[in-house]
Parts: sequence; structure tokens; C-alpha cells
Amino acid sequence: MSLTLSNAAFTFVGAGSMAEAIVRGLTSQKEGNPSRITMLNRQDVSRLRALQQSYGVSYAVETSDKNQAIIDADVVIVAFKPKDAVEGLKALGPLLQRSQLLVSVIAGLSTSTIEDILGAAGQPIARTMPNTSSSIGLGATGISFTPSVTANQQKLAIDMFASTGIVSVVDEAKLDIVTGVSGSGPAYIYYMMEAMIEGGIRGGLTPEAAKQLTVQTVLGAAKMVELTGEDPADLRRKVTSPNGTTQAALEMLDRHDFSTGVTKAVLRSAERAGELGQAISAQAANR
Ligand SMILES: NC(=O)C1=CN([C@@H]2O[C@H](COP(=O)(O)OP(=O)(O)OC[C@H]3O[C@@H](n4cnc5c(N)ncnc54)[C@H](OP(=O)(O)O)[C@@H]3O)[C@@H](O)[C@H]2O)C=CC1
Ligand SMILES: O=C(O)[C@@H]1CCC=N1
Repeated sequence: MSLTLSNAAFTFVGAGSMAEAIVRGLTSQKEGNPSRITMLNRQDVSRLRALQQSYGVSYAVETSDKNQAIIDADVVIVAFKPKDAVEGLKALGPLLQRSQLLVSVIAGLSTSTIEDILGAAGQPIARTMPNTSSSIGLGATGISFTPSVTANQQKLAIDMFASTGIVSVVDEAKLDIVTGVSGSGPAYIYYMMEAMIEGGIRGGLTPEAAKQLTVQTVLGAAKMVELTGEDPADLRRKVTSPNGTTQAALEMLDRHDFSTGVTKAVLRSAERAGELGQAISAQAANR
């Protein structure tokens, strides 16, 4: 029988903010099936109860029930922090079957390291990099598959993340730079918004007005790029009258190396993802 969003059993190991964003997407779909979703944490039971209340999903607390939820799953999603990866994956290893799809959202963690820690070479793995906008259906997820992931499992994983926004299938080697662009990306935009709001307030606007104008400006600019299909550089030129206000503003940004700073930030995030992956690999080797 082919696996779909409505009949597949999903078990989330780690029920934090990223797991919630995906669950919100899954349960918002017509074919989403909360009764097939189980959430696990190590200790935070109140969090699990809150997720059950909000989305109608199940949770398990006792070790035997948690293990059973993993054994029964078609898709096991690991959604804990990189620092918890070795412990979490080691515990999963003996429970996983080759027929089950493992989905990782953990930044920087390579599928070869996952296989090493699990002790399960050839485990079907979808390595992904979503972002927090997934929680409102406007996420951007990069996804890659190991060779043993079946066509049905690939479709299921893509459908899963498509329920939270757009999905881009990439080679695994590109996932760190996806992290730099869209995984960490919302934070760059928020940082710029903070600075725009600060500028508005310093210029005399109320905080509310500065925030409202900034939010609509960012929304409008993103929509302009999406709906017109024009390059951001062309749209920027259309805003920029010769010797006008925008030119003066952009010259100030250039004096502060804004563009270089953002490009370097994207690359640094990707590099950091690699470092996190290396650290997990080293930690695993030392155990
Ligand atoms: N936040 C973001 O913008 C993005 C994050 N990511 C990735 O998502 C992952 C999760 O991040 P995020 O959701 O922000 O983290 P959170 O801290 O919100 O959630 C992690 C959860 O995992 C649980 N946990 C930790 N270890 C285990 C374990 N061994 N078994 C079961 N549960 C466990 C923790 O609960 P408890 O301590 O009770 O067990 C906690 O609820 C990270 O690896 C990150 O790299 C990817 C893209 C974007
Ligand atoms: O900051 C982090 O490490 C995670 C991964 C991408 C976004 N947040």
C-alpha cells in the first residue's frame, strides 16, 4: 500500500518549535491525520500536552510507549538540537527498521554521520533544512535523499514539507548553503526590520507606526519579487531616483558594507552548519 499524508504514521522525536511548525502544516491539510502523529520528548510533558490540545496529536511518555511509537512509525522525524544528536540517534538505532524513513531537520548533520551513529548503513534518510516560517505555511525547505529512499517515501517527505511552504530538492552537499540562505534567513530579515523600526522611531514615528510601516514594506517587497518575477536588483533600481532619497540611503548602506556583510553572513551560516556537523561526528567518535 502506498504511503500518504493520511495513512502514514509519523513519530516526532523532539517536540520543539521546528517539530510544531511541521505538525501545524501537516494537520492543516485536508488529508492530514493527527491520529497518526505521535510526539516524543525526553522530559517536557507539559509541552506534549499542549501540542495534543492544539493539534489533536498523540504523545508518549513511558519508555516502552515511546519505543513502540518509533517501531510503529512509517516516518520518524528527528527534531532535536545538534548537541542532543548523538544521544538521541544512538537510542534510535536499535529500534529502526530499513523500511522506515528517517527525516532529519538537524542543521549540519550529514546522513553518513547519522548512519554511523545509528549503526544502520543504508537507512533511508531524508535530510532537510526547513525554516521557522513553516509554522505559518510560508516555509522554505531544502531536502535531499539517500539512495535507499523509495519513490513513495520521497513523495511523502516532499508532501510533508510542502504542507508548510515551498520545497526545493537539492543534493545533500548543498544543504549547508540552504541553511545559510533560508534556514537562518528569517533572522537576517528580522534583524533588518529591527534596524528599520529603530530608524523610524529615531526619526519621530511611534513604535507602532514604525513597526506597521516596516512590516508592510517587507511583505510588499517580497511579494513584488514573487509576483513580477523581476530581479531584486531591477526592482531596487526602480525605487532609486537619481540623487534621490533612496540613493542617499543605499550609499549609507554601502559605507557600512551592508551587501558584503549579508553575503558573508549567508556563507558563515553555511560554514557553521558544517562545523556543527563535524562536532557531532567527533562527539560520536569519542563515545
Ligand atoms: N529553529 C530554527 O529556525 C530551525 C531549526 N532547525 C533544526 O531543528 C532542530 C530543532 O530545533 P528547535 O525545534 O528550534 O529546537 P527546540 O529546542 O525547540 O526543540 C528540541 C526538542 O527536542 C527535545 N529532545 C532533545 N533530545 C531529545 C531526545 N533524545 N529524545 C527526544 N526528544 C529530545 C527537547 O525536549 P526535551 O529536552 O524535553 O527532551 C526539545 O523539545 C535543530 O537541530 C535545528 O538545527 C532547522 C531549521 C530551522
Ligand atoms: O541557528 C540554527 O542553528 C538553526 C538552524 C537554522 C536556523 N536555526
